Amino acid sequence: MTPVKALEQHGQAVWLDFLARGFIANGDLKKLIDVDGVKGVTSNPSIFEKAIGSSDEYDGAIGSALKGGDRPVIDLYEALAVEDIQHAADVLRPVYDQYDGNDGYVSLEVSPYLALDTKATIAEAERLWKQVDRSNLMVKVPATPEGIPAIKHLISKGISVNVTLLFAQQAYIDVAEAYLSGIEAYVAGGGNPSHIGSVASFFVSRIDSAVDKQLDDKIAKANDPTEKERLAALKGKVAIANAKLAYQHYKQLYAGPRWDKLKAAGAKPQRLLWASTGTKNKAYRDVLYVEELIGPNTVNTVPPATLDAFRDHGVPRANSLEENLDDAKQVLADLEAAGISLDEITKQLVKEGVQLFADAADKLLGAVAFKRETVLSQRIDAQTLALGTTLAKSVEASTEEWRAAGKIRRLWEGDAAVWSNTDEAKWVGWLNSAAAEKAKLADYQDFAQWVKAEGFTDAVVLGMGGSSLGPEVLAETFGEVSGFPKLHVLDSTDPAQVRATRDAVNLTSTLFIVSSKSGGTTEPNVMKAYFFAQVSAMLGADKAAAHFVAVTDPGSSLEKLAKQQGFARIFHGDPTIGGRYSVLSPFGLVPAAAAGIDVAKFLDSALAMVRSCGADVPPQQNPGVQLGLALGLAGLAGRDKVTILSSKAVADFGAWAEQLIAESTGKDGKGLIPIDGETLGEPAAYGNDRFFIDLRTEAETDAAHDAKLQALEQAGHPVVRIVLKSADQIGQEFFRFELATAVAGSVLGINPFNQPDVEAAKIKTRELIEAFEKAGSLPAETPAISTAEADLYTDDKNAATLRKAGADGDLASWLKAHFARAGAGDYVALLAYIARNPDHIDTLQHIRLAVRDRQHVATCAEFGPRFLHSTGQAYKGGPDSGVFLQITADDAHDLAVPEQKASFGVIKAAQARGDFNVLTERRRRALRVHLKGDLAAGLKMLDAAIAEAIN
Ligand SMILES: O=P(O)(O)OC[C@H]1O[C@](O)(CO)[C@@H](O)[C@@H]1O
Ligand SMILES: O=C[C@H](O)[C@H](O)COP(=O)(O)O
Repeated sequence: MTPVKALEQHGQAVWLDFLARGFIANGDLKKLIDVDGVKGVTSNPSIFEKAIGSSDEYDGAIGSALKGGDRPVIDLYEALAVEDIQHAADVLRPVYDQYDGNDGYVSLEVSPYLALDTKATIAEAERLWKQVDRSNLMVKVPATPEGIPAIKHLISKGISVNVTLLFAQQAYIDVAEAYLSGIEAYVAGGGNPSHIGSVASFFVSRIDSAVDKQLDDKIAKANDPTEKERLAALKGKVAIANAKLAYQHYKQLYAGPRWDKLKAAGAKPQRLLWASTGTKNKAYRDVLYVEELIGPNTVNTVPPATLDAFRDHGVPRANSLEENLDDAKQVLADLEAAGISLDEITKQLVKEGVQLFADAADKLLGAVAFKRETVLSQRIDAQTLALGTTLAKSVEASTEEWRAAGKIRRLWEGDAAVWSNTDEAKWVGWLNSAAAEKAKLADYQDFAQWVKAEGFTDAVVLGMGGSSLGPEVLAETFGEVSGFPKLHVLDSTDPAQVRATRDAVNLTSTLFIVSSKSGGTTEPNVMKAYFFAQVSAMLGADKAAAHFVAVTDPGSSLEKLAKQQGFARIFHGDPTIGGRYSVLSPFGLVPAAAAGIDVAKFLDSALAMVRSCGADVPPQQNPGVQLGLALGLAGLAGRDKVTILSSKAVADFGAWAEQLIAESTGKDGKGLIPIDGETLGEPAAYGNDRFFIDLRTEAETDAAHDAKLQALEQAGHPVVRIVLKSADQIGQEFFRFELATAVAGSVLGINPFNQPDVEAAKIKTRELIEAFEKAGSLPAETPAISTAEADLYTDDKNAATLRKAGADGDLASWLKAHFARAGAGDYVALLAYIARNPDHIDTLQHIRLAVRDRQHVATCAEFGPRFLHSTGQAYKGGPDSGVFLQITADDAHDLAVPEQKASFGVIKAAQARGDFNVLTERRRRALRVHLKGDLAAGLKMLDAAIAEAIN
């Protein structure tokens, strides 16, 4: 008989503190049962980390699991763990039967992330109990203050529990009380408790490690040799003394009338299990925590090395647990007298224990996440970060801070403290929207079939910001799908642009998708009024409604109107999702379905990134967190111009990302300024305020572009490269950027879900329109100068500053003084309230690139009112580094809005003025040039004047 097996005769069961797939499969566990009389198995997150995370033993299983479809990282891990636990339970089942359910158990720990949450612990334990579905399972629950009520509850439901992370005698007494009252409740409910098994895992070696450390400190400080000796005599003694006294409590707790009653009802005592019995200090005997803790009705769970050592040279002593109890008490008294509080140490050990297991779980999930990404590499867009040493170091430090504080899980829970601790919790619906919409796939498919059957040739989205930019990316990226209408987007009040859209479609066969979350946004309402009237004029009012669908949040004024007018369909958005985070909700998916995009495929692809960025993927492996930390930290370090370079196949992505980044982060004088559409230049063109994100598809190789990017990286600019497997995977980028923006918002310390300064401009615009409705004209304004070609406007403060800097009677002098105000770290933004068409885009591009190359500042080229619902927030509320040139013009042909005085042209003018007023109110550097007469000629003149001004 081996010394291990001999422990049986002393009433002690030996369990194995270890588990691994191959170890069970190749019969090693069975051998230990047969040879050494091993009667149980315990696992914990560190054990699974070693088994799954630090070996390749499970790679095949992970690969096969993913063949059936992608799965969240936590599910992948749990499936493996549950299988291992089931296999071990099956090998131990004969022991369980032989000992009438007193032994033969295998333990699986609830997630350490839940250790401080009673309700979540209960739910998880119940779920695991069901999933493993073995009578000889014990669910491990920690003895934290929150864990103890969960233990009582679980026992009362007939679930076998292994209580872990027990260090203090008082905690043990509390746990025994939870067990006894749990059993009482179970019996009171008519249950027979004989099938309930439980152990209280009292940790040993960790106590000595902690106590010895404090003793060593005191020994080093003590001068008196006897004092040193007295302290040294306590080393390696406290843990055993503590365990011995706990055992005395056990004997009392499971004797007497209360226990006799339960015993008579069939209950088994909750045995003390000595855990953490591998010797950590090499100076001690390697079987110390086995030899000294032998006693009847106890369990010792040992790691394989300790088991081998005991088999080799362990010397069992009957009831060693009850030897020298007075000495044990004296050891604890001496410790107290030495000024070391065991109470404090054990409290600390519980906290550390939770953290250590959470650390192990992070490592484990990180490893599984990595394996998942490897298996799915063909389906997940790649991201590489080249950040330079300093930024990389701060990202690394923040990554660790995020990990240790569990911030990615808190973010997914919508914990407002991750951000500014205001109303963020109300705005995190986007995290789950792709999954939620997938459940509604049939609706989208049905809608797509209807659109097809109706034979629409065109579909036009009427919306702003989040309601238009996502659909625009989809239209541009996916192009036309045969059998479905061509998707257009209109997000303007510019009369020429509205007219251009009207002329681009066949009105009698066009589907209009009126999109507005709030339903109260001016632009979609007037655009809808216009097109509804147009279609009504051609088909009659009763038939027109059949060409309109609404996408809006429940209860909005748009919904009411759509109902009243009998729109063909009304789709509801989720009010917990803000506009710019809404593309993976009906605001993106309804236009997608209408355009014949395969919504199922699109969502599946997006969901792969949702999983990659999941709450269960630790920050280091989480691409959204990595991008977000890099963005946020770069921003704090002054690299706040997020320059987005998107290849041809995904060219429009930046227009969407721009809104997300600017409107989310640009507020309270902080934030990131997205720079979209600036052609890639030589390093000399850029200041050191840049952060580059390059997106392209795998098929689009461009050596010249890559070389330029490489040069930027070498010049010290952070460069993030994202390579999409194909443009179809654009859905992944929506989610990656959403998560990254939320993370960056946390780093910047702002609320990434509000847009306070946009609201301010809207109010000013509304006042101006009201004034127009009353007076028939907008309030008069006086130009700073007026020439035949243009008028210049600004507020008194800007005018005074510019005059001081040399602005006088001609346009060029004003422009010169104005652009000269843009220095290092600033950006120049052209805000043009004109039609967004290829010619105008070209002109603005020409101007911005000239400014960039001449002044080495970042530039933005934006069209109003579109940008008001996008980057406009950051321009007004973000860092005061913008130099703004607003461009307005006479409208050659205005367009009336049905049933109101203010025409499209008037609304646009009011919007420009409202925006300008807020800019100047915020003391921003802003100048407005109003072009007179022919617009093309005016723009040409402006281009030339700016060229002159900056040269
Ligand atoms: O969908 P809605 O409510 O019309 O809003 C459109 C856009 O306006 C904004 O609220 C800003 O003005 C954006 O955040 C939003 O995407
Ligand atoms: O139940 C077992 C415990 O989790 C294990 O014994 C802890 O041991 P350690 O202190 O060596 O990590």
